[in-house]
Amino acid sequence: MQLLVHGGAGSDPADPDARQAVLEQAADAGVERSTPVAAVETAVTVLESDPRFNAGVGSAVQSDGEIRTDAGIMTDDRTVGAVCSMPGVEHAISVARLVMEETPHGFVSGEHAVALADAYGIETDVDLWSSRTREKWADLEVPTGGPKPQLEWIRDRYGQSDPAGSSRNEPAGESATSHDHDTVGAVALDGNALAAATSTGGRWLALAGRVGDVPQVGAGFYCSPAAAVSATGAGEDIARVTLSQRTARHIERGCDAETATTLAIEEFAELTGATAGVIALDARGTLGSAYNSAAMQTARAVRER
Ligand SMILES: NC(=O)C[C@H](N)C(=O)O
Repeated sequence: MQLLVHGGAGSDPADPDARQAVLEQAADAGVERSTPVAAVETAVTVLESDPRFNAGVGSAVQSDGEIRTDAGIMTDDRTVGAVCSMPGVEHAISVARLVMEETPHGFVSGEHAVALADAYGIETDVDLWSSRTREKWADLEVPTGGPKPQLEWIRDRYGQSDPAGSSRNEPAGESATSHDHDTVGAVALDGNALAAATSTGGRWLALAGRVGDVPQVGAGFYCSPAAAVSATGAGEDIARVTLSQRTARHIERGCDAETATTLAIEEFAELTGATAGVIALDARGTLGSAYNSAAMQTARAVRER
């Protein structure tokens, strides 16, 4: 089994060593599992439980003061499961897997996804706030009163910076943008079987109900017989260029994973002017990762059988 995980594309993190240690733990936990789909799920659940990352506990807060989680998972036979907008769900990736394996659907949203999780014994009603997110939310002073005043407030702020806070125009301020980039993902290969998974709390300064790239197949995650891919970064931009599928396509056309990720990020940057990162593992076992943000941490684990 070979597994590669990422902890989000963005600015240079304040605590890279501590984050790297958690990424290594996630990779080590995942690689012990017996199938690629279990491997990516396990690795992602470790990261969802760590408040340093913007997934599960420690996720971004939406404009109405609610945290909602999204995730997607896929295997090389193009079986897919995705979930979005789930309050109180730490392990969004496990709910995505549940959708993939237990329902005839590919994507379930909101309160119904939470009810499904609950019905299958996945913990709900979890407190997803961390001390960091509490402080940050307290500093923001988002207006109450529903979507219109909130939209007015976020319109000038959202998208002014990349998910990390390095500005495209004017930075929205450190408190508004830092730690916005810590979406997590994993790709795994065992023999010929591949799987990909991505999980997030979305982005700060987003309107309540906003859903980014992460649970959209081909955008935040993708898997084909040729490659498994997980993406991170500016979600609206990732979705409109289907970054993960684009990366897999380069591999399907003969590129190795390193060339494919580099090409896909170059195209992404040219088409959108935004920042993102992507990791890939191809069916031959070659790895690739590329990003045009300041940083993206990854960790790899291999276990011979
Ligand atoms: N930090 C991220 O990667 C955010 C995620 N791509 C989203 O837009 O929801």
